[in-house]
Amino acid sequence: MVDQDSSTDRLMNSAYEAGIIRSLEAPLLDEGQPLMQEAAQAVAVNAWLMLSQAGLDPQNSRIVLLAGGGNNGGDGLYAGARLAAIGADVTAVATSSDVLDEAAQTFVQAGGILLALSSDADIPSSDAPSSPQEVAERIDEAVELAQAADLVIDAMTGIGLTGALRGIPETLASQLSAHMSGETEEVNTGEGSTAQAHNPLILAVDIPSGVGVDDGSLPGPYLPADVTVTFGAMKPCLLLPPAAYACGHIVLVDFGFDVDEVQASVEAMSASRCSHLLRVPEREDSKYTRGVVGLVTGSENFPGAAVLSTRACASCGVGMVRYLGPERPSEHVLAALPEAVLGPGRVEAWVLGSGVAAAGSSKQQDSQRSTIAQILEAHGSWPHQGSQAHETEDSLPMVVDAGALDLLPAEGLGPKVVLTPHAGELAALLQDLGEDVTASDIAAEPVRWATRTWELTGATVLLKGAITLVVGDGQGQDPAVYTTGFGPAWLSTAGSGDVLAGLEGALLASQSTLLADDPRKAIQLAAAGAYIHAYAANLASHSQDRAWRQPLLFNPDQGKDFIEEANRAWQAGSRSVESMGPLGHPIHAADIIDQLERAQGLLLALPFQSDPATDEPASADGDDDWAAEPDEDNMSSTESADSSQASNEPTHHLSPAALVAIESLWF
Ligand SMILES: NC(=O)C1=CN([C@@H]2O[C@H](COP(=O)(O)OP(=O)(O)OC[C@H]3O[C@@H](n4cnc5c(N)ncnc54)[C@H](O)[C@@H]3O)[C@@H](O)[C@H]2O)[C@@H](O)CC1
Ligand SMILES: Nc1ncnc2c1ncn2[C@@H]1O[C@H](COP(=O)(O)OP(=O)(O)O)[C@@H](O)[C@H]1O
Ligand SMILES: [K+]
Repeated sequence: MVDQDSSTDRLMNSAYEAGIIRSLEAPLLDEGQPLMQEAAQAVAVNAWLMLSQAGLDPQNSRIVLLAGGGNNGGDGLYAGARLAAIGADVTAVATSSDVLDEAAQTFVQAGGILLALSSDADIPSSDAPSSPQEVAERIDEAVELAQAADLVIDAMTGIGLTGALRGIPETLASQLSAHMSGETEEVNTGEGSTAQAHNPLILAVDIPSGVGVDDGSLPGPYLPADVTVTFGAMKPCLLLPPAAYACGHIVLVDFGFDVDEVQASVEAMSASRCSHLLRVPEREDSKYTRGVVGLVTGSENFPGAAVLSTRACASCGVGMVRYLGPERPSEHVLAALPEAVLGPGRVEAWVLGSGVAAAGSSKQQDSQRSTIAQILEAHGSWPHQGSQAHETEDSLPMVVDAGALDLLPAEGLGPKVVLTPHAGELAALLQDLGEDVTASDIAAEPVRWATRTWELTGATVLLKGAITLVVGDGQGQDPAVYTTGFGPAWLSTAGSGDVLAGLEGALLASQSTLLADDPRKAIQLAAAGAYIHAYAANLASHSQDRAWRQPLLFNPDQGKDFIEEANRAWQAGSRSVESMGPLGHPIHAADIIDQLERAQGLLLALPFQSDPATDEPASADGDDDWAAEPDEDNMSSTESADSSQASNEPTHHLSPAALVAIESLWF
């Protein structure tokens, strides 16, 4: 289970709120570890790599550093000093009235130029602007400089940010991001990638300035990054949508934080976490002990949803699939899945509502809703007298989707009830529960609203999106939050949610014993379901596009290994950092089902792919590798992962001279 995480896995996939990050830093600072210098070194190395990979010569490139008044600005100035010292042309724009004195002195001594923007600035080697007009002129000058730069290093605010950006940082972020999104439109409508060269690359120091650090919201202007170099541990905004979409590729600088005893506030589902959640049948198992899923999905109006949900369910390791529905969908189910059993009987978990129209819908009311209502009322036990009811005091695990969501009883739900709405369905549910919220409010603050739903219902809430969120019971009073963004955008296709519901039901049924022991495991199983769904879509679409990627771990001792890794990772499926990896091809919902079994096989093979005795991040790193090579049918050894790496090997832009220069940054 997730508790068996290696410490590397935990570091890469667990995010901690700003206050916790500070408490993790404190003992290291007390011991005299030079964290700011380590941060600056990592920023400088990654800046150098970004420029090199974009085909630019870092020593002849123009870098603009946006430096705020806190430690984030300090990191940036020391990084700027390192880059200036090896010949880059670095201008630092001071975005607040003061900057860390020593960092600024070091920067100027290394040959950097400092430009003060604030009228009350007290900045070494730079006069404050003397009039409001001069302030405006300098802001314009800074924006122009940044727009024309090869690389902008955003060190305005880090985890010390409170609320939306204000003042000069707000102006810079809004002007620069507007400029960049304008350019992007041009690229989309025009030919090829030449127009992209006009946009500077953006490296965010610790976090993109302006994003909600602890809740992943975007409370105001922010500067979206190509690469975010973050320090010590992941912060929630690096995992949670919508902020996570603004972070680009994440590089996590390992300071050696001791996170073993610390509670994360957000966790990303990973391949290795997922592989531990799959139940493998044992000798003494029978089809009944492996779990029976009952599905009340599809309807006269949407018979296809019945087929998709039952087929997906049957592909995910259950003993039996039982379908309940009217004649037309039942016939389709049997035709597509001869092993399905029709009609009521004993089940270990339910899937309710996919492809069933909700009450307000213009579609004719369907009979499935009364079946669902009865099951929900009976907490999942089949309520008809004389049926082979599987009586239990406790409610059965169930997936409540689409047209079943508005039938939920107002109370009495527990973590084994997994709701699977998209933003529109969640808005309708929350409105029924008395909240004044729209689908776009939910898209803007998904974790807030998924958490609210958990508070109001007690259920586990899986909110679908490019990054899917799962919120449910945690260890104490606080909820546990999991994210999965492993899928390509091709996954957003009709019926894809029906596939997810079926596979979620299979995981709940096959792990019903585990859930009986600890219902809180439902949240991990739900997140694992979303991961498998996304992974199958990767395999089906041959795509390297991902809504979210695990961070690249930066360890100062790694040297050239890190260069290799960054070159490979930043080219794979990147929508930024110059080049774009293979996007694959469109898929439809049944294609996802066709890859579900293989996806699970690859996950189950994972523990055998690296030496379990070591703490190597191989399993976690491997996530993308084996998905990147879906044509390779040899899944039994690490060979396929290795060959996929070789085939993705980017052309190197690093000349021998550049390698010498980067070594001087490193050591
Ligand atoms: N604490 C440590 O030991 C380490 C911290 N590091 C860096 O330190 C950062 C945290 O430093 P600080 O606590 O100084 O905080 P920050 O530097 O993140 O932010 C404080 C600055 O942002 C400004 N600010 C805050 N909210 C604002 C808003 N809404 N609009 C405009 N400006 C705003 C403040 O006026 C101040 O100038 C981390 O993110 C990381 O980059 C690294 O150096 C590694 C070690
Ligand atoms: N932009 C996206 N990138 C990747 N996955 C997405 C994106 N948008 C939606 N998804 C995923 O696609 C699926 C769509 O489900 P849903 O909206 O229920 O579709 P349907 O009702 O047609 O089955 C969900 O699993 C969701 O997480
Ligand atoms: K920043």
